Amino acid sequence: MQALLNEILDTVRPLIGQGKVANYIPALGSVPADQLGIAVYGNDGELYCAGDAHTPFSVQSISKVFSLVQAIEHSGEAIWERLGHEPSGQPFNSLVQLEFERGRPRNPFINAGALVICDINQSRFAAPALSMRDFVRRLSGNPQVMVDSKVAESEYQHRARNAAMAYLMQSFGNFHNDVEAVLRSYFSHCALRMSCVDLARAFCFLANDGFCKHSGEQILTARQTQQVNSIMATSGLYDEAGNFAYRVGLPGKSGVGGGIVAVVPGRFTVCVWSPELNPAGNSLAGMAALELLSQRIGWSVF
Ligand SMILES: NC(=O)CC[C@H](N)C(=O)O
Repeated sequence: MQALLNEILDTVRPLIGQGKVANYIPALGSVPADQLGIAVYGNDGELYCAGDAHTPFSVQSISKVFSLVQAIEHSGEAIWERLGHEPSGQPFNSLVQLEFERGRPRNPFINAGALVICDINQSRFAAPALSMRDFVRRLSGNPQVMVDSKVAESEYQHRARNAAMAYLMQSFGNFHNDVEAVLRSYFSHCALRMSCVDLARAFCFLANDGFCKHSGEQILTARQTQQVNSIMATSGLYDEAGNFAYRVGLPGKSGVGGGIVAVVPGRFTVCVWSPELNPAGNSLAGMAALELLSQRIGWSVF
């Protein structure tokens, strides 16, 4: 496995230069583009890494999985009264569908859906940003996981689109808390800094019927775990979920920080990171690395 990871990084490294680091959040635009890392974490606790696997980066939309899991933990099936679990076929920050569908987001992994999930969590937690930080510290087994306040503030200053979505949902009665407060929570989740190793460990319960071995917690039931994985498989990469299923064939979740996490149910979690994105907002070299890995090991669930 170790040799394979090194070989895969060498193969995809020439792709660096073909994508674009996200700069619509100014604080993200300054991240050096030539970084590349991968970590594979097995259900037995074995860890393989290569490249910049220990360097923390901005998790961005990968945090949408953690918020969803928190919401399922305390509210269960009731959350689906507020949003769906259908793929959107639209970019992650699209507004058009949201108006057509009367303020009910298609799924929890596009921004509108994640904002509704954050609104649900806001009603439940006294300090949602801290609850989230502590949750991911437990899941990753890393007490040093921090929120990058510069990134969170930069996102808040450039919140127009996300704010538009939230206020539109409020106008349809699908938003219950103060919009600005929920936006603050959402941006603080997105601005969590974690490495490939942290994320591979934090997602391992999704490969293990909902049980996180290193924290000793049953995070979700086996059935709920399958359901979260199914939403990742159909919506985790926005309007590129089909391409990801075709090329990689695993439940996955990406973020504009350049990270992608994939789950091999019953066996492994993988996280790759390369900051340059393709036009859909997914890591360009990261997709290629996961495709090679899945192909070489025969990991597709399909
Ligand atoms: N796709 C992403 O990673 C987007 C997250 C980003 N914080 C946003 O709200 O636009």
